[in-house]
Amino acid sequence: MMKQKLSLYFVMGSIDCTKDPLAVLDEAIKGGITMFQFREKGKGALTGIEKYRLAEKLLERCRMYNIPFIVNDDVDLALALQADGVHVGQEDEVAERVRDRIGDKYLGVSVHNLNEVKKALAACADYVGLGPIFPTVSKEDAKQACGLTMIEHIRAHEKRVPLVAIGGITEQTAKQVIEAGADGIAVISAICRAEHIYEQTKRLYEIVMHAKQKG
Ligand SMILES: Cc1ncsc1CCOP(=O)(O)O
Ligand SMILES: C=C1C=NC(C)=NC1=N
Repeated sequence: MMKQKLSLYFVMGSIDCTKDPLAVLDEAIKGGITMFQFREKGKGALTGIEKYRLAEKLLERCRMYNIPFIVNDDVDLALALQADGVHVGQEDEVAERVRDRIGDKYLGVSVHNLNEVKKALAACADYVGLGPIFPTVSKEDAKQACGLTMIEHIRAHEKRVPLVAIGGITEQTAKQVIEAGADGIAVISAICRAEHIYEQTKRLYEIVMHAKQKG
């Protein structure tokens, strides 16, 4: 279940979009995304009621198409919206505390190495987000890219952990990311910056699902 949901994980906020975020999400959903994360962060990101209103609209779309709606960092917003889960970084609220606050909603934790994966599992995370795999333009304070070998290393030690890879992943690299052992890819720009979002999402979906079948 979790591993299926992680297949094509669209992460987005208003500043990542070159047009109306709702239209972007609509096309991405039609293209086959399997999970969505509202990540309203960075220069020019919405705050307060505007952030809440946008989240509500995006959540409604995900509900319509039965796509899990995950909120990045903002646990209060996730609870207020009755979102399907939260995704927290290493710096954010300690994962254990978040788990207490959200009950059995999805809990995703960002990780960069095997040690952080073990800590996330100890905090009852449902999945880990490993990255950045490749250099990324979508996160200012991204750590050093860890490459495909980190996926292989973690998979060699933690066979079962639901793991989605993130960071600079494109249609050219998606297949290798799955073959390295990830259960899915999480992307911002590969979808947000596409000329034709529906077609690009569909291509990513087909590449990932084909690579997962061969796995
Ligand atoms: C949120 C996040 N965490 C690690 S890299 C990244 C940004 C991924 O964006 P892109 O898919 O455009 O490289
Ligand atoms: C940093 C992140 C890592 N992984 C995922 C899935 N989302 C994030 N925001």
